[in-house]
Amino acid sequence: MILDEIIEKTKYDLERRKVELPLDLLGRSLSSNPYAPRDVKKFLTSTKEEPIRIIAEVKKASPSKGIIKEDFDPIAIAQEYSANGANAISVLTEPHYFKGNLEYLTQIRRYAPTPLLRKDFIVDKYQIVEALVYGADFILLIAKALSTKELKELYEYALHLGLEVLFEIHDKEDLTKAMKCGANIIGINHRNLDTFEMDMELCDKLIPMIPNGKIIVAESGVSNTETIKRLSSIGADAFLIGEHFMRVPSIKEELQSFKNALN
Ligand SMILES: O=C(O)c1ccccc1NCC(=O)[C@H](O)[C@H](O)COP(=O)(O)O
Repeated sequence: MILDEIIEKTKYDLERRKVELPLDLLGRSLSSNPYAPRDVKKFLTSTKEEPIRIIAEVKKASPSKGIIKEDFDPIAIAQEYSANGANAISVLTEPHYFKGNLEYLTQIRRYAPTPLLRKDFIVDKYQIVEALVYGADFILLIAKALSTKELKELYEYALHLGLEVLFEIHDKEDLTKAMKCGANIIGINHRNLDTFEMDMELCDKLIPMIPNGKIIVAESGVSNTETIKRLSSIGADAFLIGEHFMRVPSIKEELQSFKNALN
């Protein structure tokens, strides 16, 4: 099971980082932290004026596809996203399977003004403090990877530090967990993280079960305006898109056409 494997590796790495820099020392750098988290909900809630919100992902590799982008320049990609209307940028920080890096958050925060998601496999408060120290505005919590108790603890800790949380779900059980935690931003991932199978109909099944007033993000496998129009019409506020942007000849053209899909 790939998700279990990633989580196991994440925990192993985490224990080593905690020995190198214990939480109290990591936390001390927060007093001089120049990166106050921004109001992510404002950026992701669709409005009449701006109905399509895009979270554009900086993604070099993935477990399902291997290396996606050889000539990978995270700052240049993030700047292009910012300049062309991305509402948030998802920065993969997991190093083994996604070839990500925590440092990308800080580098991008310096050069691009758009809010940043730390996209990783968060299982511990330590990673939430890291997210804040390195410049993220929100973090991902994957319902499938954690118990309701763990999710609730991590969710409350993130909010306490001023970070918002994108709660990722893939089925009804995950949604129940998210609701028990009081989640406000719900990401419906079309991809099954164990089998990599895509279910592009998943939003049709899950959105009707989500109470009004939540921000809904459609995640993975989005690559055309037809999908965006359809998912927007059934209630998706925002779209998390990675691989497609990494492969197109012009991020600018593609991002702008997605943002204008309803015009
Ligand atoms: O992308 C994968 O192969 C993957 C495998 C196992 C766990 C997570 C995985 N991806 C993380 C993501 O959620 C996506 O990077 C994100 O939703 C964007 O998806 P896409 O537009 O399909 O690149």
